[in-house]
Amino acid sequence: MKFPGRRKLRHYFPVAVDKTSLPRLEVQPKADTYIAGLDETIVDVIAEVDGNFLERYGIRKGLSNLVNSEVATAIYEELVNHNRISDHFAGGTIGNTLHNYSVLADDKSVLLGVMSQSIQLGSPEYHYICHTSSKVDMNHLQAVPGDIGRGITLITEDGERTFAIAPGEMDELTPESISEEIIANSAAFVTCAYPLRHADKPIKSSLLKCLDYASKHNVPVILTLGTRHLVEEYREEITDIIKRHVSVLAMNEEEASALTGHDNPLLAAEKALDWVDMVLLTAGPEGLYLCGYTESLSRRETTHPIKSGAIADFNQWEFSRPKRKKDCQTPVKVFSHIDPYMGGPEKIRNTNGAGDGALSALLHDIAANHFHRIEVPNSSKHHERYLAYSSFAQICKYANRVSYEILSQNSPRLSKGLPEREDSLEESYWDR
Ligand SMILES: Nc1ncnc2c1ncn2[C@@H]1O[C@H](COP(=O)(O)OP(=O)(O)OP(=O)(O)O)[C@@H](O)[C@H]1O
Ligand SMILES: O=c1[nH]cnc2c1ncn2[C@@H]1O[C@H](CO)[C@@H](O)[C@H]1O
Repeated sequence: MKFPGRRKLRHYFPVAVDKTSLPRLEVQPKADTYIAGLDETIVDVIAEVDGNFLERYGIRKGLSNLVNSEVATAIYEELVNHNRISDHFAGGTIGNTLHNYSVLADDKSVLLGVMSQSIQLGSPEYHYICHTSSKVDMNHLQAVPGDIGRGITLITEDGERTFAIAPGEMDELTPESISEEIIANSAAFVTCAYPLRHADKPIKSSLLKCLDYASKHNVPVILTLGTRHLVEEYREEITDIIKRHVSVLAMNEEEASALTGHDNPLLAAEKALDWVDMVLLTAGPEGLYLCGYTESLSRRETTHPIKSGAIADFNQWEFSRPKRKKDCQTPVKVFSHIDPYMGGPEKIRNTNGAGDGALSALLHDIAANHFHRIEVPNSSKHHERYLAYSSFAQICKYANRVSYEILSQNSPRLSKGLPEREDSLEESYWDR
């Protein structure tokens, strides 16, 4: 486990202890720190199109649209005939998040989903496996006879991405493939709302089973909402799942508005805090918000300039560490916000996965806390039970930095961790 960000030495973090046995790639639930995630396994097929292309196929811009196999074939053929396909990337919102987590933390994660039982060289499934970190344990994937999902990723002139998803057999994951031991020992369980739109498929009951296991074993559940129209369509069901199981909710402004009825991100986050312990709300060029709870007695005041919006002085306590509401005697709400790192990259190559990137940084901080609590239980960092290792403000910086990295590249997955020395960062960016 790498440390989440560069720090002064006064923070003891046992990362360099030699292991007595050879490392094993397969997760050992009782010995390893890892996060687990359930996803619809998808390969992103990238193509540049104009707005008219989307209209012709009735595809809603900026959203994830499900298409049947005839429409998928027609789109695919047109793209091939006009030489529009530029790349294949491993995708899936949780697949991306787990991969990025494993790259950032230099540690293990477990992917739950399906994979084709026979894979041909150069096929989309082959791309998926090749472009997934070796630290993502894929031994728990369930084999299926057919294809995994194809996410035709249509990039328009403005850099916006729109998905046409051809599901293949991505939703055939059965509850029997879910291991209680894997969920029970994970530092966090992360999933998305997408499987809810496949009520007639086994993946939905598999997802609910994972949520039950996580709740039973007090493992924090992190849910990312996926896309706005999914939230609009399944709002009641999603809200019910959030209230019953979710600890950390990740969403962008549009999804937040569809869920809570508030367009204002602070008000949307405040509303969601009635249901969950923490909210990560990404707001594109407006940066991101991280909101949650801390203990009133141990809250810490920010030294950053005070910000006001729909909530006055909202970032006053952003130097506090996040706690689950149930672990606070007197919970107080904390709000933190950060503008895009360096104002955003000079050229945004592709916005695909920027939000997933921010979430993987947050997951790294949560898992680092879990790891540190096990390795150094007497540390003053654990006198109280916290959800994450760093303060709200610090996690914002980290999440923001990772999003920037994703925006400056084509793929939603990091090819390497953040630079060890951040020359362009003021030192205070990391060591506060
Ligand atoms: N146009 C932009 N300029 C500067 N920074 C941006 C821009 N768009 C996104 N970002 C950065 O990336 C983060 C995440 O972006 P965004 O809100 O678009 O995520 P998202 O819609 O959840 O993305 P995805 O679903 O593709 O993962 C933002 O919080 C911000 O830091
Ligand atoms: O229906 C879906 N299920 C799972 N993942 C999806 C779906 N639609 C889009 N993405 C994934 O979201 C990532 C960017 O956030 C993309 O990589 C894409 O594969």
